[in-house]
Amino acid sequence: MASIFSPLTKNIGIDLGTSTTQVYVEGRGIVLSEPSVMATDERNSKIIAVGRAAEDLLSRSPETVKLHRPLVHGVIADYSVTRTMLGYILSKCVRSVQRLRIMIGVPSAASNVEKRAVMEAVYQAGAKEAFLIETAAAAALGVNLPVYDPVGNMVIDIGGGTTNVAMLSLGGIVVSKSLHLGSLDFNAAIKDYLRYQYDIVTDDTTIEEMKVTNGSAILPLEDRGYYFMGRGLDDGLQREMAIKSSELYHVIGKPLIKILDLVKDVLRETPPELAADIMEHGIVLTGGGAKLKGLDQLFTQELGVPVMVAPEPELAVAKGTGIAVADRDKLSALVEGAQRIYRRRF
Ligand SMILES: Nc1ncnc2c1ncn2[C@@H]1O[C@H](COP(=O)(O)OP(=O)(O)OP(=O)(O)O)[C@@H](O)[C@H]1O
Repeated sequence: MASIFSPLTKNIGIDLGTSTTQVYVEGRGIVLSEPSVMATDERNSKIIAVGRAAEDLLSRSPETVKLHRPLVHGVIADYSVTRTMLGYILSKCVRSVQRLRIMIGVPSAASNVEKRAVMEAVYQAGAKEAFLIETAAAAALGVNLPVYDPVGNMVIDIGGGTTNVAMLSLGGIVVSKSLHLGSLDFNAAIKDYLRYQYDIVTDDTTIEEMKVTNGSAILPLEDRGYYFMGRGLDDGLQREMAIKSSELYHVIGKPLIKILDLVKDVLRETPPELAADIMEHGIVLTGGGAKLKGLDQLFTQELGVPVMVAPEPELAVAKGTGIAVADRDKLSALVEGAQRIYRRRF
């Protein structure tokens, strides 16, 4: 359907993520990638920073700064923070928020209420037209899979708080599933392990760093130690300790099994002729969680299908939303549901 809006309307794609929000502007590419956080002053509730600046503030003046994370497991947990954060982010990306057409990714398991909350937040932030697309479908577009061809294309997107898996063919989704579990759950598992195994607590930044530098989805050949400072729960004193990569492998393995089960469920529901395409062409891993060391090897072993990590996997969804907003008429099978339910004219 032709748009009623001016040809000057700007096409924007947004990956509103649990950990990171990325914005794609047509003709410019990804223009913003910032942590999904907002900081307010505890004394007067005023917004003092958004994104990376908000995270940085917390380390400098923690007693007066309150951090808000608008999304939990890919779902809006605080509507007004989401709306404010989106408005702020958009104003950083474009000169005027007057004429924006926005495509935004949502997990396949998002309820109509959750989708409506996203759409409302996007409209409140200034959009004149807004559309939704399933996260995994956006990821497939973002890594240029031939989703229009009569072949099976499979994507696994592992974000901070959600995992989205989809099988696409002929411009539509054949099977898709999502789970409220992502790479931040690896951090939670590590935190629990340190507490129960060693009586040690440490900050979130340290846990993230140990996962990124020493975490692994497969048993590491070299069992390196990651040294960090933690506080003993028994005496409250700071001490240095090390966690081995083999320990991280075992700890991360527990939430990873749930992701593998989700992928197997999608494969079970996939028609045999499309499954044969997957055997030949493989599965693509996207999302920041795809960067976990050895993840492609683990999935290849466990699924018996070639699995590869996309280049710049954390950007796939944002790029895909940018492609989808420009090609929205051609992609009506992927964005149609959102249009039918939510499209509004101002
Ligand atoms: N090397 C790595 N190993 C494991 N996880 C990683 C690595 N690098 C980044 N990550 C994780 O990637 C996540 C961010 O990825 P991404 O931006 O795709 O998620 P998101 O869009 O914010 O979340 P969601 O889609 O679940 O709402 C963070 O939780 C981060 O810990």
